[in-house]
Amino acid sequence: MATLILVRHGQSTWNAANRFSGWVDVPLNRVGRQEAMQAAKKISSYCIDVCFTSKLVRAIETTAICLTEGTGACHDKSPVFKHDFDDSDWHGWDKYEGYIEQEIPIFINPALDERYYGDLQGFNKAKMAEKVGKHIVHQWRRSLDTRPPGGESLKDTAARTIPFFQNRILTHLKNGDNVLVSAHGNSLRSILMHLDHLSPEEVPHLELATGIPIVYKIDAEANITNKVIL
Ligand SMILES: O=C(O)[C@@H](CO)OP(=O)(O)O
Repeated sequence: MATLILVRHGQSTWNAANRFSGWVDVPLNRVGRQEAMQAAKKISSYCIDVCFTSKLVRAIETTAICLTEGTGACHDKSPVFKHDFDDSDWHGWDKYEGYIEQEIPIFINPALDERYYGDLQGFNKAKMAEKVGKHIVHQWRRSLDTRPPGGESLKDTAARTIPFFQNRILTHLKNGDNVLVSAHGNSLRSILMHLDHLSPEEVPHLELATGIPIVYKIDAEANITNKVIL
């Protein structure tokens, strides 16, 4: 039996400003760091063996807080960020004998980046709704297959997140590893949609709060045996 913990990053500066973020690399604000600390406390009893996060700093910082303030202490291992590509110049300590057992690897991969909001990035969501209509903005933000101008639909996002989940994350879960995934509202919605077998009609109602861990218990055959929101 393995544990999968999904956590959307804490509040970012542009979440607070109600601006479309997407791939703009905005940081956590003070509230977001506090939310990440709360998440760390909530998951501190789980011994995390491996982590996955996006290339965006709001998710990376949330991961670091979750591990250093929470689960990292449970088996005296050191969180170690690894760039999920072959970086021959990267002088990781695991190139040296005897250290890999002491680390919790955190793989950084753009597959988990937030949905690309294209031309909307930077604009205020409420002002955009006044300009083009609430329904259209809701479709852009929450539907399965409506693309924002120049951006990704949730379906487009799922086309990169689900294969990554199946090829990388599920492999660890089947091996019995406890996995933490720190990512974004929509990149995680696309994974939850897959895990919970949501219909296209159900998807628009799926919302993820910042910094709230969602915990799945998954058996060796990749069956979900339990789900709890902390
Ligand atoms: O702006 C964004 O990148 C996302 C997540 O913050 O916003 P929304 O929740 O509206 O999809």
